Amino acid sequence: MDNTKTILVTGGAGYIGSHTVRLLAGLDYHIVVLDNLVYGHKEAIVNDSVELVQGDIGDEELLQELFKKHQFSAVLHFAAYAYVGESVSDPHKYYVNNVARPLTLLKTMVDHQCLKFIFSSTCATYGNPEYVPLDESHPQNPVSPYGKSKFLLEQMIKDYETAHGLKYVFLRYFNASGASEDGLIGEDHNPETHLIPLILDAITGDRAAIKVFGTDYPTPDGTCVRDYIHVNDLGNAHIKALEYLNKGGESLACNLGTGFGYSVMEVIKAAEEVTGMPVPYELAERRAGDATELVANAKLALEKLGWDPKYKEISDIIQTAWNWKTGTRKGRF
Ligand SMILES: NC(=O)c1ccc[n+]([C@@H]2O[C@H](COP(=O)([O-])OP(=O)(O)OC[C@H]3O[C@@H](n4cnc5c(N)ncnc54)[C@H](O)[C@@H]3O)[C@@H](O)[C@H]2O)c1
Ligand SMILES: O=c1ccn([C@@H]2O[C@H](COP(=O)(O)OP(=O)(O)O[C@H]3O[C@H](CO)[C@@H](O)[C@H](O)[C@H]3O)[C@@H](O)[C@H]2O)c(=O)[nH]1
Repeated sequence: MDNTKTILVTGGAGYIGSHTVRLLAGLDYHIVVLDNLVYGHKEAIVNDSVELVQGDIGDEELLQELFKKHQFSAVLHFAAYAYVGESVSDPHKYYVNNVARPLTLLKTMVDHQCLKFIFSSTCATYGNPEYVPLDESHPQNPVSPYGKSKFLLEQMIKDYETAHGLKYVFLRYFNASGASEDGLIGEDHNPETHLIPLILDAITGDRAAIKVFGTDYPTPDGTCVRDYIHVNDLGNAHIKALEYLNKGGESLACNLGTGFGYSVMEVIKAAEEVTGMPVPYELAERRAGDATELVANAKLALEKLGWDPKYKEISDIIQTAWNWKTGTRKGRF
């Protein structure tokens, strides 16, 4: 096998990781997933060729064993905790898991001369936008401990480049959403905090009415605007980033979004159109820490990686989430 095709995927049993793993497995990559299954699901890994190792990225002994056994050419690092609100009340949990534990992973990579790293970063590293759409040169002033944890790891990774020649791509996702088109895998977080799955749960009666957090934002309809990016478009960006590093590309940070913003009310309306059913919702107070508008300028990803997202319409993204919600697993692993 081509020696650039053996890769380690941390957090590969999670939402975005599992979709990426499925895409990579379809391209004949040899994939080892390392996931402690604290939030992930083993059933989310649907390709028999993928090896799932249940374990922690901070377990040095396990990592040494894995890197001795496999000649990894690159690591895709999805493993992290990602609840913004929880990070405010329990910052320790976030700094340990998202900053400290990855250092064991980075050290093991350097020990074994595996020097390509693709990191799941976030638009939350920018903090409150000074302008939109956000490009990569927007100042990074993260507000939440979650955003800070991702920003800190970005800074540390840069030092591994200087010292050890590690090459990286930071992929700063905007709002991951949707599911596989065939409805086989999708988003199943527990607890779920993301808008689209909550809306679909409210439609089917699996949850109470959705709360619209804040109606007095300076946007056309008063609700927050986000850039929803399909999970398989994120997965494809990882494949492009891998190919870019394999071709000797320089380290890079790039945004992943569609460049289109949709308000909370627009997402609700689109979900009603896709499903043909009403969304029970109530207007509520603002949620602490929400920025008014987060929309990506993702031109750099097109220019450097040749990445152009397929899903640009929110209704197409919601349709895939609805396929998952109404498919064989009914939206749950
Ligand atoms: N979902 C989004 O909108 C979004 C946006 C920006 C960035 N991100 C980032 O993308 C990545 C994936 O997000 P997701 O929504 O798929 O989250 P997820 O919780 O579904 O997936 C993360 C996976 O990592 C695993 N994990 C966590 N800590 C681990 C550890 N110490 N060792 C081994 N495994 C561990 C979990 O069990 C889970 O399977 C995260 O790094 C997140 O911060 C997500
Ligand atoms: O019950 C709900 C849930 C959400 N919202 C609103 O919907 C929008 C989207 O919220 P959510 O789906 O929770 O995503 P974000 O808070 O934008 O954060 C996500 O997207 C960020 C990047 O934008 C990532 O960094 C985070 O990890 C990820 O949780 C926001 O305006 C929320 O206020 C509601 O009105 N009601």
